[in-house]
Amino acid sequence: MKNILRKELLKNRRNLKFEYVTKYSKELFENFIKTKEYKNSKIIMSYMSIKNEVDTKWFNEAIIKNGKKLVLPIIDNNDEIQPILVKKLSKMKVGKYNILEPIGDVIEKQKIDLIIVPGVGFDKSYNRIGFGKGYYDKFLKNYKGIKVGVAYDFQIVDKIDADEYDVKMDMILHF
Ligand SMILES: Nc1nc2c(c(=O)[nH]1)N(C=O)[C@@H](CNc1ccc(C(=O)N[C@@H](CCC(=O)O)C(=O)O)cc1)CN2
Ligand SMILES: Nc1ncnc2c1ncn2[C@@H]1O[C@H](COP(=O)(O)OP(=O)(O)OP(=O)(O)O)[C@@H](O)[C@H]1O
Repeated sequence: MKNILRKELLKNRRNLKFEYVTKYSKELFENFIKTKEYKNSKIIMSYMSIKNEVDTKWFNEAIIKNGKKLVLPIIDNNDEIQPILVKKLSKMKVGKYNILEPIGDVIEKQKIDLIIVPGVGFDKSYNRIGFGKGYYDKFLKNYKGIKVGVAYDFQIVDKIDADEYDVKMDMILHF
């Protein structure tokens, strides 16, 4: 069931227009930076968007302009996410799945105040489906900070059949 839903949601997302993605994403994050969750966070982990995901370009720059620390994921040699404290957003290299990765040092996960989590779909009980590789489920296991999913409205579905590893979000941003 999860696989069928994932395919359907990915197909819908592939069809979004670039202009829509950019505009929607900026509005979503403009709203988010007004929240207490954002304002109270000093160290924020985001992601580098691919394939019509909610676009984080504007948001990642905003984090730095607001004097906060930006953390981005890399996929390490053990095929696991490592959080990297970004030194310079303009200096990135191409990593696995063609995702841009920062240069910098690993930061301890629990020091991150809030994590923006990409997803293919979310449900009303804060469950999430991703690309199906389990990277974020492993990474978010035991994480004590705030987990924020970001989505287009069509990515919010009634119910995802959660399995034992799935980690629930604390907040989902969409409109
Ligand atoms: N922007 C972003 N960064 C991220 C994630 C993510 O979901 N989004 N991840 C979250 O886990 C990790 C990378 N996981 C990924 C897993 C699979 C594919 C991927 O492209 N999979 C299929 C194609 C799927 C499709 O579009 O049809 C492939 O292998 O070709 C990409 C990233 C870490 N970084
Ligand atoms: N903490 C974990 N330890 C071991 N295996 C795990 C863990 N979390 C997930 N997995 C495995 O990873 C695979 C993918 O999981 P799932 O379908 O939940 O991924 P996803 O959340 O859609 O993808 P992603 O997190 O990569 O965006 C499953 O086979 C699952 O058993």
